[in-house]
Order: sequence, then structure tokens, then C-alpha cells
Amino acid sequence: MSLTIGLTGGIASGKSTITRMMRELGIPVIDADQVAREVVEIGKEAYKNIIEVFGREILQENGEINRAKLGAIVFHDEEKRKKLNAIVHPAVRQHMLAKKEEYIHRGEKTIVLDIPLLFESGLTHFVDKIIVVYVDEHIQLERLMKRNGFSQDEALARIQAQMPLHEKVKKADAVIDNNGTIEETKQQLLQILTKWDVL
Ligand SMILES: CC(C)(COP(=O)(O)OP(=O)(O)OC[C@H]1O[C@@H](n2cnc3c(N)ncnc32)[C@H](O)[C@@H]1O)[C@@H](O)C(=O)NCCC(=O)NCCS
Ligand SMILES: Nc1ncnc2c1ncn2[C@@H]1O[C@H](COP(=O)(O)OP(=O)(O)OP(=O)(O)O)[C@@H](O)[C@H]1O
Repeated sequence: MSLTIGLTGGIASGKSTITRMMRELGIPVIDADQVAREVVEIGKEAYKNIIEVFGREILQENGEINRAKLGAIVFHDEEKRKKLNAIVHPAVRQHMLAKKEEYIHRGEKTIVLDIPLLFESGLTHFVDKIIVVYVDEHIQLERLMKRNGFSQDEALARIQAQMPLHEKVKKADAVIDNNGTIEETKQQLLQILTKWDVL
């Protein structure tokens, strides 16, 4: 029997920080953001569909998608975001499930799916247990602006494109409060994994 853990939270709430710790513990992690990058590489089906909907203006000179430009469009326009999601999400779902099967086939006992939009996209039935990474909104905003060099407006647009974190907390099997230090976060993770017999 294998255990699939869904790790979610808000943008810049600390998911990558926690998956780094999980990988160090030897637990395989499948990262939805990473998969979402792979499925829109030049020539892939989602790449072609994105150009059909958004035009060649969203390409860089080398033909790759200009993510900053596409982000500036979709995080300020819900209809356009829905169109992008409808192109990218089915491919992401399919690739993540295939990767998960590969890990199970190799005999991995625990697999983590890092999916920022786990609840928004209704993917909860793909996982057995859910960890939500929580931070207060002012800390989330501060860390997001600092990490991506976004203005307050740009950062807020991204936060508001997602289900509020306090709603996600209600749906979690376990919550990690990432307002404190990295070490405090690690201790919470170790406690959860011990309780679930992963360690
Ligand atoms: C709009 C895009 C081009 C911006 O790219 P960029 O490199 O700036 O951001 P990146 O992909 O690293 O995403 C950063 C974070 O933004 C949030 N986010 C991304 N897409 C979305 C979305 N459609 N709705 C809400 N939040 C989103 C997530 O928390 C994610 O972790 C890109 O995010 C994208 O293609 N999004 C659509 C696919 C998607 O939903 N990906 C998220 C997980 S499947
Ligand atoms: N406990 C912490 N203390 C201070 N900084 C932190 C802490 N946790 C994370 N950070 C920083 O906050 C930023 C966001 O964290 P991280 O990249 O792990 O979030 P994320 O949820 O993976 O974000 P996204 O989904 O948007 O990629 C990073 O710059 C990270 O270094």
C-alpha cells in the first residue's frame, strides 16, 4: 500500500521550502508548477493551443512562452485565466498521474504531489492525505513581493486568484504554520510525517 500526500497552500506560502525538506528525507515529490512548465514547451499541444487563444504576442523572441507577459494578462482577467487553465490543467493532471504511477511501480511507499490549486481544480480525490501550508496574508504578500520583485498590486492579484488560505486550512488533514522560522516549519513537518508513519 502506498500513501499519496497532497501538499498545497497559497502562492509563496512555503510549499517549495517544505518539498525541499521532503526530498532531503528521501520522499519523491511531483511538482505541479514544474509539470505545468513542461507541458507548454515549444511544439507541445498546450503550447499551440495557448498561441491560438492568446496570439503570438505572448512569445519571446526564441519562441518560448513569455511567462511574465502571460501572467500579467491572466492574473488581471478571470475569463482569460479560465481559458489558460482549461488548456494547461488537463495536461498537467495527466502527466502528474503518469509520474505518480511510475513511482509506485518503482516501489515507493510515499509520494508527494505539490499542487497549488489542489482544491480549486478539484483534485483532492487523487491524494490520500492533505497538508496545507499556511501563512498570514501580510507575510505571504511580503514574501511574494520580495521573491518575485512584484509590486503590491501584482502580488495581490495573484493571491486573490486563489481560494483564501483560511478556507484551505479547514479542508486539510494537517496544517503547517509557516509564519515562523524554517526550523519551526521543519519540526511541524517531521511531527506530521511521524504521526502518519512515513518516518
Ligand atoms: C500564468 C503563468 C504563465 C505565470 O508563470 P510564472 O512563471 O510567473 O509563475 P509559476 O508558473 O511559477 O506559478 C507561480 C504560482 O502562481 C500560482 N498560479 C499559477 N497559475 C495559477 C492559476 N491559473 N490560478 C491561480 N494561481 C496560479 C501558483 O500558486 C503557482 O505556484 C503560469 O503560472 C501558468 O501557466 N499558469 C497556468 C497553469 C497553472 O495553473 N499552474 C499552477 C499549477 S498547475
Ligand atoms: N519560514 C520562512 N521564513 C522566511 N522565509 C521563508 C519561510 N518559508 C519560505 N520563505 C521564503 O518565502 C518565499 C516563498 O516560499 P516558497 O517558494 O517555498 O513558497 P511556495 O509556496 O513554493 O510558492 P509558489 O507556489 O508561489 O512557488 C521564498 O522566497 C522562501 O525562501
